[in-house]
Amino acid sequence: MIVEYIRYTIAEAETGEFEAAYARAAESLTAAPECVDYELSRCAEEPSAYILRIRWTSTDEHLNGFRKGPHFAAFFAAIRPYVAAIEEMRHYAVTEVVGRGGSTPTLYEWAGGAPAFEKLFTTFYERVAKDEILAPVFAGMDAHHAEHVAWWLAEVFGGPARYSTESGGHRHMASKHLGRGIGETQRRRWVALLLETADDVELPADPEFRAVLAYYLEWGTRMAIIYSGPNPPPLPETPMPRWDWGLTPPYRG
Ligand code: HEM
Repeated sequence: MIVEYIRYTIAEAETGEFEAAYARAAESLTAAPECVDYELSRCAEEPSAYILRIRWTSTDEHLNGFRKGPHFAAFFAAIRPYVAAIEEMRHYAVTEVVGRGGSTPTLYEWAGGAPAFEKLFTTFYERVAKDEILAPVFAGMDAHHAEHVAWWLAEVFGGPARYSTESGGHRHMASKHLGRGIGETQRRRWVALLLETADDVELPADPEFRAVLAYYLEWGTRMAIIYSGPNPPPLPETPMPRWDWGLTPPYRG
């Protein structure tokens, strides 16, 4: 992924037509498979200054895919009158300094922080030990298992990085599933029992939070099946996954 910034200075009298031209050009961006997303911003302090930010799948796909592809002609026809007004047009690679601000609580905070995750998994694994389908799978479970899974989910949901720093991170978690031959029956029971436990320990019940929880559990348990199966992929060297609210932040009517 690469970010292209195009800065323009547009005379006051032309700003209306400029924005209308970009609204037309945007149809080509929407249709282009090389374009991830785009946004045109106007400077609040200096209204003649505009910045178009386009995220492309790669620089090469922008220059050799989009520019030589079927959508470029219509795009360029719309914005051609403004080419001379371009101050800068360059590609930027995103650094590791990326984050979210505090305007919306993290899933971790919304759930109730560390105590909520501890209670969820302590209660869950007490039930696992009595469950006819799951008990055999966890028969040789590490004494700290519930605590470690609590750290894992807390971190995935935006909490402190305890699993990464104290428990081996993504690679270690995946490795713990290797060779366990987890099947669909066990996976389903794991998800169902965890959601039932979430009700009983009174995790937030709002649909926004529960949708993300269910989304993560479906995703995570499929990974458990893949890594525990006969042909697991290489262990992940990537950072731990991070989940967020997505399209539905918490409802605070
Ligand atoms: C979202 C889904 C899942 C998450 C987040 C998860 C998380 C984890 C974590 C963090 C560990 C390593 C704990 C440590 O570092 O000590 C682990 C181990 C393990 N997981 Fe999962 N897991 C998931 C799904 C499953 C499923 C569906 C099963 C089986 C039904 C399963 C069975 C196991 C077993 C048997 C171990 C090793 C336990 C031990 O020896 O301590 N996991 N899991």
